[in-house]
Amino acid sequence: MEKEPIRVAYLGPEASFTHLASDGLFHGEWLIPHTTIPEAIEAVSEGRADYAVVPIENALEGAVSLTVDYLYHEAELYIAAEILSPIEQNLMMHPAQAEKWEQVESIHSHPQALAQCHKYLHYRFRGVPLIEMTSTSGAARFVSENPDRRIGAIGNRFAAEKYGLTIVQDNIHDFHFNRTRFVVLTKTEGVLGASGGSEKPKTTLMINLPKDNRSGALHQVLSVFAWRRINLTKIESRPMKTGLGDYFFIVDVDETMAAPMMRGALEELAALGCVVKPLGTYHTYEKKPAPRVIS
Ligand SMILES: O=C(O)C(=O)Cc1ccccc1
Repeated sequence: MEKEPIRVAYLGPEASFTHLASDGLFHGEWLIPHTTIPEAIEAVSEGRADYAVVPIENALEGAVSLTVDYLYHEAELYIAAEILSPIEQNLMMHPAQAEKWEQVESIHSHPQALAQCHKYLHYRFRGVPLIEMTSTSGAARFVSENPDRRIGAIGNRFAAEKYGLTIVQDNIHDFHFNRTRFVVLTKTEGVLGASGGSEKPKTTLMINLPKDNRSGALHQVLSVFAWRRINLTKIESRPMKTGLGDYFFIVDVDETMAAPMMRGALEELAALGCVVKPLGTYHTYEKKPAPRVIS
């Protein structure tokens, strides 16, 4: 009997950066575009997809707060893998408008893409309205559907190809080292065992400090890991949305959940009065977009 394809919900439409990342890890599986990050995440929560791939952090712009907050407040999902992809941004227009690109009337893209090109846009297109869209490929599709408007989109070269646009300025992101982390989310905890991942998996935890606001609480949490020589690769705070000054912490730990040291660390965190939500142990996959047109 033929194997059922894996259903992968991603932030679309086709040729988004998330699509390229998903195609890198799940090539040949059933990739299902969704209009927004919450819609892709909900597809997994509601059993319409096995995995969701969504951006979670960019090297220039930091956290994709919609993803982080949705994981904390709304969804009961786990991270099964992460994908790291290089990001190149280009300004693209309809071929009918491309010659007059310097007189572009508005520029459309995902807020993270606009932010990654902030300096370029400030110096080259000061005063030109920047319009936020749900994704870079959504912006490219919108430009292609409006050939009589002198508007531009910012996105990757596959989106230019897919939607028949002309790249009028390439590599416009402000810093050379532009990479995005995407997470692969699932309903049940478990490491995605695909080949080509990092040798050592890591673990993400969401941590609430004790409610009594005692001084040095964060220091105590960090020392739980420090004296066990457990390496933290990231720590970030996000508002709890219950009042100014209330935060939760997202911590990436260079260890697996099953490691004996981790078990001890989690017990000590509980004894300190912290509430910990483990988001899973997973491998990292470094995926460059394939040098072909995606269909
Ligand atoms: O809009 C897209 O194409 C996305 O997949 C989100 C995004 C935007 C900017 C950089 C990386 C991912």
